[in-house]
Amino acid sequence: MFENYTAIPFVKGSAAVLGGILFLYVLIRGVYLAFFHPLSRIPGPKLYAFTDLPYLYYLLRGEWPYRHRQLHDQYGPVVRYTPNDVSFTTANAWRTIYGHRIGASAHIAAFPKDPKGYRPPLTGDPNIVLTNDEDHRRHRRVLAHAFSEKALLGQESIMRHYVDKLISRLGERAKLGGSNAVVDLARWYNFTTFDMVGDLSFGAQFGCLDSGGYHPWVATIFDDIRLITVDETLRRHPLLNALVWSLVPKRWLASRLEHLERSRAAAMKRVESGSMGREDFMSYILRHNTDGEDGKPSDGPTLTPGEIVENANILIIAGSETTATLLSGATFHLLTHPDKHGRLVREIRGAFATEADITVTALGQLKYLNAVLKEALRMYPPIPGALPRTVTGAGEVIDNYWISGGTTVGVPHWAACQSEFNFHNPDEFVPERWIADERDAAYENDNRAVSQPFSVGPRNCLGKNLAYAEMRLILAKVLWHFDLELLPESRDWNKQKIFVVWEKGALNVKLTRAVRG
Ligand code: HEM
Repeated sequence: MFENYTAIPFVKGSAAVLGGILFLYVLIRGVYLAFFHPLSRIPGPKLYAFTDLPYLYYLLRGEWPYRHRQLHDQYGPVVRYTPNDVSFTTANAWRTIYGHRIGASAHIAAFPKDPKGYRPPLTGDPNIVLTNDEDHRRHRRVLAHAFSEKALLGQESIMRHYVDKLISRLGERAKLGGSNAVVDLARWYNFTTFDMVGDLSFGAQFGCLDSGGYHPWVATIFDDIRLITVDETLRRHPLLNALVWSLVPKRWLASRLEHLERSRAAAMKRVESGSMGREDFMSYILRHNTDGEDGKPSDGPTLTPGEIVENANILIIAGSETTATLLSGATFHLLTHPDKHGRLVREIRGAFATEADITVTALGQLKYLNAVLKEALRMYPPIPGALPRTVTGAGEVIDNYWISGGTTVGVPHWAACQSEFNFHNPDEFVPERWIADERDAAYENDNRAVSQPFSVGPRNCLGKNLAYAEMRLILAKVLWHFDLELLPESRDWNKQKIFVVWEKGALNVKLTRAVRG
């Protein structure tokens, strides 16, 4: 007992010494990082070069893209925002970081995805987004068949089925009138794109539009997305594991596993039923997996059953929240700019004699509709942050700065598109800036190549054409059928938190059936 008492001052003293050593280590390391590290000449606040804690603070609060924009506004197009992360807001950086690069004598691979920013697949089987570059080529070649021009034409009937259902459900609400004609359009867009992509990926029926609510499976996806920022924090600071997980709602973790199980079951069921003569994603994937003689695996690249499950899982997430987000943003900006809204309505209602004439191909020709979508992608990109990549080899010059090998680099899409260095009146919704023969001279020098919402290079969005087709069809049909009015409670709708994707609140809109002359 006495021995224990005499040990206390010694233990206290040792703890103080250890604490002191740790403090000195952190201080010396921080000073080195901020003032002597190879990246120390890159603009940015010294505190952010000292430690990544300010970045993680804003990230976990859902405010990082806003802070990131402020830093670029203050320091210019190149900013070091943690000891090892540098971001760029130029068109040249998009090409250097994400594009195919041609070296002096040979092709150089694009920078690989940074493992800090991407969590490994839960099943252990790789998917197209998370796999390494070599396997990625195989995944992309198999999946590309499902996104070809031919496939898109075949998928139009599935798309139209869900868009018609959306219009019919909204029509029921409009008919009721009064407060019943007020709907949260952000939710209805989500119902539509989830139903659509669930059917296209698995032949699964989520039934969101029928029930007017989220299928439990879809609800798990939102929880899963919410975990992405937590995951990143832990990959940066594994020692915080126990603390952070104790703060995270247990429901989020359960949801992740549930989502995985549901995807696995649905994908396997769909695989077992074969090509089925349907024109969904899976029919293309399966056809090209077994197009050898007698139904044997093809000589070309193929995917394992585990990889098919993982990819179906990814397609649901990549292909639903993104398009619904953009449609919500476009609708919000149109309804807060009545002149732009009016012009688009006139274009759509004037272009077609009957609803049956509204096809994906015809919509591709509508000048103002396409300018509205581009401007909405600039103002409210579904993936607002930077997609992180790692600089390979000894390093690389990007935008005249030497960036050493191992540094994480990226272009934060929203910050780049809201920058006065790139766009005149960056906070203003001006679709005309995308129309060459209509824009004011002041917009002539806009750096339009900086807006790359689908990314560029070998790992850019595979679903871009499908996304445009969906977005044009849904927005055009909604505006063809209904007059829309934004309710006062949604006037600040775009002031949202961002946890990798925007945390969309209710976009309350009053619907009235359009009267055609
Ligand atoms: C407005 C809608 C969309 C936007 C803004 C968007 C954006 C993106 C971006 C930025 C990436 C690159 C991700 C990275 O580098 O990690 C990506 C990848 C991808 N997207 Fe989209 N996306 C949209 C819609 C869709 C749709 C509808 C689908 C399919 C149903 C889809 C399927 C994919 C796939 C498969 C990849 C991975 C491509 C690869 O790694 O080779 N996306 N998307």
